[in-house]
Amino acid sequence: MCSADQAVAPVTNNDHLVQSSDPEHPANLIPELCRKFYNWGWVTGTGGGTSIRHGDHIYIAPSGVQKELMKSENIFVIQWPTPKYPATDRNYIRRPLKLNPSACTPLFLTAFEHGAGCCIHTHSQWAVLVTLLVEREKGPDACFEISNIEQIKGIPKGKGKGMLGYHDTLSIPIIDNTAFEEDLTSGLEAAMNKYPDAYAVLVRRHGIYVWGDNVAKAKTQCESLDYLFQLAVEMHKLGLPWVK
Ligand SMILES: CSCCC(=O)C(=O)COP(=O)(O)O
Ligand SMILES: [Zn+2]
Repeated sequence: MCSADQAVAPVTNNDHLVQSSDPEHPANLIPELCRKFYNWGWVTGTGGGTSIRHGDHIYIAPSGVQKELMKSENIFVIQWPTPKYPATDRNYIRRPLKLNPSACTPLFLTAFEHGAGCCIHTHSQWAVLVTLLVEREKGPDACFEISNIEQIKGIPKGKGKGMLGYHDTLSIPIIDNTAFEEDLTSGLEAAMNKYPDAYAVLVRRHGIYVWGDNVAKAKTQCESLDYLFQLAVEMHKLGLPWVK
């Protein structure tokens, strides 16, 4: 016996959410950005990635894949807002078969809870080196600080406060690494609460999380920071101070 009431609803994986001819659509933009980030040494060896909020949908890349080869059909979608814990119970409305969502997902969601439109995680060697130099010089509750460099103007002072000026000091908090990426979440959240104006958090011996109001801002802020970290490493080699 099979009545209309008993009929099973057709299973849908909401493929339409990742099918768009618009190159600016998150399902197209994430693979495109990851290709760029791979070429810049930001997401080498499957580590790192990016996530975008698009209205009430969060677009998430798969975990442990060659990020430069990712396709739009590999992208996960979460309905936003989503329950906070546990990670497996998020409102996934699209899950590609045979893939797992990025281990960075709870960290990306933390950035979205703080109003971000895009969050980028890199394993840039410049970011890692800076955390090592600060570790050597300042101990556990460290911040990376630099002033009087033109590129500092590429970083916001805080939400609605404009950009840092040439004479301002840029401070990026540094949190300790953990054995598993998802266990960084509480440290990231604590750093965001302690430094509400920050748009980035360095992870010791690991990399950096950078977020922005939208994709362009997150990307350009991440580029500015990477430039400043590389410069800081070179300055350190020459014995030049980061803060005047
Ligand atoms: C060699 S990558 C180790 C895990 C990591 O740090 C990371 O960023 C992994 O991200 P994924 O999106 O691949 O889960
Ligand atoms: Zn990582």
